[in-house]
Amino acid sequence: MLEVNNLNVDIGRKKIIKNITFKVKTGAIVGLIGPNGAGKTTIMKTILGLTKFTGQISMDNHPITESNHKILSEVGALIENPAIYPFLTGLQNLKLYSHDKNNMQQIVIQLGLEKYIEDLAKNYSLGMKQKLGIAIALLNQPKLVILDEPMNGLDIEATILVRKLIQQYARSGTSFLISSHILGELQKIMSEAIIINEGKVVVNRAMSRFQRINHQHYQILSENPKIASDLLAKNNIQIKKSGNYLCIDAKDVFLAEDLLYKNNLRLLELLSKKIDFEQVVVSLLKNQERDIYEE
Ligand SMILES: Nc1ncnc2c1ncn2[C@@H]1O[C@H](COP(=O)(O)OP(=O)(O)OP(=O)(O)O)[C@@H](O)[C@H]1O
Repeated sequence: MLEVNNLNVDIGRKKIIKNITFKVKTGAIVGLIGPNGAGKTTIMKTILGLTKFTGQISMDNHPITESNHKILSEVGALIENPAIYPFLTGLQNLKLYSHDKNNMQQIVIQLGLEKYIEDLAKNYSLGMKQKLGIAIALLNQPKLVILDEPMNGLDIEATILVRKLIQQYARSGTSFLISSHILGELQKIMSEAIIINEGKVVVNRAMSRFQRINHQHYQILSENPKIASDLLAKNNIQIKKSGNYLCIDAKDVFLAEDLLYKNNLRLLELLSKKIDFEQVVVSLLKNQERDIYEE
C-alpha cells in the first residue's frame, strides 16, 4: 500500500537519506530501527510531505509529491511531540481532527482517556499527552499510521494497551510504520524490520526471517580447541568459531560433551547462550549488511 522508491533527502548540503526503497503492505506493522541520527524521523516526515525529496513515494498507487498530498488524508501520524493545543481540552483537540463522532468516542474508550478527556491539555502529563497524540493518529480509520517513538512516556499498562490496539488495527487492515528505540517492545508487534544507518537501509526483512533470535546455542571451551573442533566436525556437528570458543546448536550439546569426554578432551567451560533481537541489530549495524547470525 505504501511504496517508497529511491528516496533521497538533502538538508542543506548534507545527504540525510540515501536511496532508500521499501514497501509497507496492507495490515503490516513495519518497524523503522536505527541509531540516533540515522534518518528515521526524516523518512517519516518525508512521507508526510513535510520535507523536500527526490524519488517516488506512493500510497495505493497515488503518488505523494510536493504539490499533491491528497492521499495523506488517509494517513494518521504522531511525529516528535504530539500537535496538541494546550488551552483546549483533550476532547476539543480530538474534535479538531475528527470526522466521525462515534469513531472518536470509540478511540477515547479504547485508549482509556475518559477520566481526563474533559481536562485542559496543558495539565496533562507526558504520558497523557502521548496517549492523546496516539488517539489523534488513529482517528478517522486511517489506512496508514506513522508513529515516531509511540511508547515515549507511557507506563507499562498504557504500553500494553497501545501495543494491543496497534495489533487490533493492523488485523483489520491498517498499516503501521513505527520507529522506536525500545526494540523489545517493537519486536513484540512488528511483522517486518527496516534497519537503517546513516541514511541507508542495512536490512529490510520480515521478522520470521530473523531465524536466530532467541535461538539457544552453547559455547564450548575445551583444553585443545583445534582437536576438539576437528572431532566435532568429523561427527557432523556444526560449529562456529569465536576465538577459542566453539559455538554449537543446543540439540548437539549432549553428543558434543560425550565425544569430548570419550576422547579425553577436558571441557573447561560450557556456556548456554541466547541471541536477542537487540544483539542482532547491534551486530547488523556493526557489520553493515552482513548478519553474522544468519546462515
Ligand atoms: N532541520 C535539519 N537541519 C539539519 N540537519 C537535520 C535537520 N533535521 C535532521 N537533520 C539531520 O538529519 C539526520 C537524521 O536525523 P533524524 O532526526 O531523521 O534521525 P533519527 O533517526 O530520527 O534520530 P533519533 O533516533 O535521534 O530521533 C541527523 O544527522 C540530523 O542531524
